[in-house]
Amino acid sequence: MAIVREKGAMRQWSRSQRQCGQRIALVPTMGFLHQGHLSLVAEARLRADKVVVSIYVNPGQFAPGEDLDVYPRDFDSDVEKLKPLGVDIIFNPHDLYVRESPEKNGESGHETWIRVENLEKSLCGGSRPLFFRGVATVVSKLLNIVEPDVVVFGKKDYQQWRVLARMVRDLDFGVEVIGCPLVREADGLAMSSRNVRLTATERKNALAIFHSLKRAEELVRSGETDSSVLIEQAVTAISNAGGKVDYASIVDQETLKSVDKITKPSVFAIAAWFGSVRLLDNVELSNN
Ligand SMILES: Nc1ncnc2c1ncn2[C@@H]1O[C@H](COP(=O)(O)OP(=O)(O)OP(=O)(O)O)[C@@H](O)[C@H]1O
Ligand SMILES: CC(C)(CO)[C@@H](O)C(=O)[O-]
Ligand code: BAL
Repeated sequence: MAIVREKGAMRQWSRSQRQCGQRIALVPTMGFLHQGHLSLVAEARLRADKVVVSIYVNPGQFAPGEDLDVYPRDFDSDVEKLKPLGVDIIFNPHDLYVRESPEKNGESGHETWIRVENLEKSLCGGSRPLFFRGVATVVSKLLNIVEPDVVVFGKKDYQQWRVLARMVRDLDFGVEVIGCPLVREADGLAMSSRNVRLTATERKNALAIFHSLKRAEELVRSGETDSSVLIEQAVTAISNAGGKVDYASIVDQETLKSVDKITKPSVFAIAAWFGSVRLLDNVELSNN
């Protein structure tokens, strides 16, 4: 397993592999790896001959005042976790943007951004209006540098996966986009790098998100189709546990538009704050 820090070297490696007929998978991450990330690597391994994992905390997707500075990082431990998994390259770029701070447009700096105009608006786009602009742009850069045949994302960040799949389709990137199942802790909390920033009490209280999604699944199974009933029970449960709901929405799986009645494949997506940590979770719902 090699660590590549320069985009020129990364591109050169990829091109030489492709010339030898090797199929390449890319798993983009921001590091501080957990089993959720490792499940994406396992999927990538099945789908390609060579696996590249990128580790890059992208300043361009954090707004001023968000948690860029305190985002958890532990590169050495990430390397140890990836070693036994058959990863070929860790791409940890130091020169991804022309300037150090892509969020600051400048004459000689970075000023090109990708928008996925409709899909980026709902859910996380409500409270993080420039988030998907940053994500779509950095993922485009990674795809252009690594030139993978397949790129793997997790459905924990459900909207992100849909936004990026749309971008790849609309802009004719020659890459297959895979969405992998959400991986949970033993007690049900969605795995997330940010979980480490929860206090013990917040960590316990945050389970209200998972429990309310499970409850919604049960209600749908027993015949409930009214979104507002499911949303209300979730908001109440999370608020009672001390959480602050950013959004709790039931949306169409493809368009991410709100659905009043669960009559087609939908996803119940929640973002909620526990202390200073914003957590995401979701379940796919279907009344069949
Ligand atoms: N629990 C999980 N199950 C499946 N995939 C996951 C999980 N957590 C993260 N991923 C996926 O890993 C990739 C990299 O995500 P990222 O590095 O931001 O980790 P993260 O745990 O989502 O961190 P955070 O949400 O705290 O930023 C994304 O495609 C994301 O959806
Ligand atoms: C896709 C991604 C690596 C882009 O920075 C990030 O948003 C993430 O880790 O989910
Ligand atoms: N996985 C989501 C990345 C972010 O919140 O910036």
